Parts: sequence; C-alpha cells; structure tokens
Amino acid sequence: MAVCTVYTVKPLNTSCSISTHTKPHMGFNQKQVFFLTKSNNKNTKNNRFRGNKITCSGDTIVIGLAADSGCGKSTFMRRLTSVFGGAASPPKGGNPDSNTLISDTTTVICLDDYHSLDRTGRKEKGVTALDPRANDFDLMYEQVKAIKDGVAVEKPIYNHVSGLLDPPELIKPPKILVIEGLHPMYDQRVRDLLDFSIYLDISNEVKFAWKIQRDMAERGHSLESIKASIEARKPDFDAYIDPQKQYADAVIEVLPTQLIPDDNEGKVLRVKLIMKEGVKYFNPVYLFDEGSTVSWIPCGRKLTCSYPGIKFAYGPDAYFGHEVSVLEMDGQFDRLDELIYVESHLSNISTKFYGEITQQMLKHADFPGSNNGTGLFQTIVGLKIRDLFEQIAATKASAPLEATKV
Ligand SMILES: Nc1ncnc2c1ncn2[C@@H]1O[C@H](COP(=O)(O)OP(=O)(O)OP(=O)(O)O)[C@@H](O)[C@H]1O
Ligand SMILES: O=C(CO)[C@H](O)[C@H](O)COP(=O)(O)O
Repeated sequence: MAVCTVYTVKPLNTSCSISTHTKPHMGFNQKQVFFLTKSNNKNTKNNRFRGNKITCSGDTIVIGLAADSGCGKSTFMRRLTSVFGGAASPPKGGNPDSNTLISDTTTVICLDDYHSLDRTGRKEKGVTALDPRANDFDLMYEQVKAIKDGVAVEKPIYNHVSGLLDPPELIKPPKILVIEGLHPMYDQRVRDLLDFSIYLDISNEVKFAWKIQRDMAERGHSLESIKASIEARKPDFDAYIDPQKQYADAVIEVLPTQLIPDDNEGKVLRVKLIMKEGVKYFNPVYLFDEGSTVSWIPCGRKLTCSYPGIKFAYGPDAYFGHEVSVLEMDGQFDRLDELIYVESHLSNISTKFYGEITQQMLKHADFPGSNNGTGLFQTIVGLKIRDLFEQIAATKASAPLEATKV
C-alpha cells in the first residue's frame, strides 16, 4: 500500500487511511480523498497537515500509451473510450486549450503537460520536446502516483497553441487513467506505476506519409518543413522515445505493405500486434490455434478483397528477449461489415458479445485506419484493456481494504 506525504488536504471522495498519529487530529475517516498540489506545498505557509503521512489505496488503474507525435494516439484514445461506452471531452469550464479528455470511466492526460521548458525555453537551450531535460519526470511520477493512490492533483497544462505553460487544472482519480505521450515508459518510477503499457511503433516511411497528409492538408505546412521537422527530431526520437517499446506489454507496429512490390505510397499497411506473454490479466489474442504458426488469406466467398488482397499471420516470437505472440494483418478491408468473418476466427478477444469488434469498427468507420490492421488492433487492445480493468476491479473487490499504520 502506498504512503504519501500530505501537502494540502481537501475532502473529496476515495478511500485513504491516515496514520494513527494524525488521524484524531485531522478528524478524517476512511472515506476521503486528498488533494495534492506541488505548488501549494511550496507556497502554503500555515499548512498544519504538511509532512503528515497518509496511506492511500486508490482504485485507479494506469495505462501508458507511448508514441511519437502524429502517430495515432488521439485516434487510439477515441477508440478506447468508445469501448467503455462514453464520449470523452475536455474538463468542463476549464482551459479551452487543455489536453485532457474525460469520460465516465477514463481520464486521458497528455504527458506534454509535463514539459518543464516551454517553446521559448527549448529554443534557448537548443533541446527538443523529446529530450528528457525538457520534461519534469519528478512531477510526472509524483502526480501519476498520487492519482493511482486516489489523490487528486493539480496538473500543469502545456498550451500547444501558445507554446507556454498555463495555470494547472484539477485531475481527480478516475477508474482508468491513461497517460499518453512521448515518455510514459521512459522513467522507471513512472513505468512501475503502469498496469498496462502500449507502444505505437510507426515506421519512418509510414510516419512520413501520415505527417504529410495531416500537416500539409490540415495545417498548411510545406513538404520541406515537414521533412526538416522529422529529421530534426530523429536523433532524440531514436535516443529517448523508440527504446521505450522494449517495455511495452503490447506494441502495434505499422509497416509498409509486402503485398505490393516496392510500394512507396504508404496507403496499404502491414500491421503487427506484438503481445507480451506472461503479463498479469492479459491473455494474448490468437488466430485458429494458440501457440501455432499460421498464415491465412481470408479473401474468397466470405471476405471481399480487391488488389492487393489481405493476408493474416500469427505465431510465437521473441521481442527484446521477451516471449511474445504476434498477430499480423497486411492489406485492407473492402467491406467492414464482412470483418465479422475475420473476428469469428480470432480467440481471446475479450468481447462481451459476438461481433463486438465488427460493431466497434463500423461505428468508427470514419476514423483513420478503420479499413486496416491499425484500427482492428487498436480496437482489440481497447477490449483487452477493458478486460484487464474488470479483472483488477474484481480482484480488488474481493480483497478488503486493510488500514496500514505508518
Ligand atoms: N491508422 C491510421 N491510418 C492512417 N492515418 C492515420 C492513422 N492514424 C493516424 N493517422 C494520421 O495521423 C494523423 C495524426 O493522428 P492522431 O491525431 O491520432 O495522432 P497523435 O499521435 O495524437 O498526434 P499528436 O500527438 O500530434 O496530436 C491523423 O490526422 C491521420 O492523418
Ligand atoms: O512532440 C510533441 C508532442 O506532441 C510536441 O512537438 C511537443 O509537445 C511540443 O509541442 P509544440 O510543437 O506545440 O511546441
């Protein structure tokens, strides 16, 4: 059970127990939440609770989603939130440039909010946002830990419009906290707080194609400036972002197709879902027969495929020294309603009813990647996270909370 230092205390709504030393003095019972703010700690002179120890046991599970900018994190988050049945929106009445998205079950925070240097600061120091020196990992750890322990925090906001750090916003402990961004698995202390971690591994060719599509079409950037920005970020991406994939429980790897020789359009994709074996509460998905090696072309009477077709593969492998199962899809669907044929051949998909994957994919047919393995595997990972959450919740419900003395 975690032990926290109380900085400022406001009753909200969770289960924390206070050490016997402070409990009578503070007059709290076990149904309280604590509000932790680093800045208040520094500035509050007459804080009679400062330094008191409390023990907390929050119910929040924490999911980490790592990827470079423009690699589909927001799209993935929309699919994940939808699996839990609600729409996500920024905190009501808050900063219009907040990066946070809240739904009934999930709160998604963007780790850009832990940039310690604003845009000017990074320019002056000659560092990119990917450089750990531009980020406050102590605060990230302290606040993610606090939320996990059931303690609300005042999280800073990095304003992507102005490039400045805005006044903080209150984040209350949700059922599921998703921390998405460049560095959820970089700092070991933060990594150890994660109940499940995902890395979106977009190959350079595909990343380039997506960036061009978005930044040229939607943001008016020139081809040259996009190329320059990718090149400028690459050394830090290789040094600080990419290595995090070794820690991920699931990796979605997006590569150019192998179905079209020398394809350089980047429209048809080969996508791999790499699932670590032996992760608590996570049973990897399989095709036909668990642990076997399978290659499958589903095109025919039950699945319409135009050129270049669709090919699935499944089998065991090793990834950074870990035993993994890999499910792969190359190609794209012509008709999403026929996806049910593929779904019915997959097992361990954690659906609640027959056809749930197909239903989710049809519901968000307009999201990028809905006709290929990116959308399919993001949906599957969303279902696995729901399953993980339900298993953890069931385990906690059957284990009564034990008050801990500090
Ligand atoms: N699966 C996909 N297939 C095709 N294009 C995609 C896919 N996912 C994302 N994209 C493209 O990449 C762009 C960025 O996607 P998204 O906003 O989800 O990424 P992000 O990682 O949240 O970006 P940022 O961190 O910059 O906000 C989309 O506008 C789209 O052009
Ligand atoms: O890599 C990024 C993560 O999204 C951004 O580039 C970083 O947060 C800096 O943002 P901005 O370009 O708005 O100053």
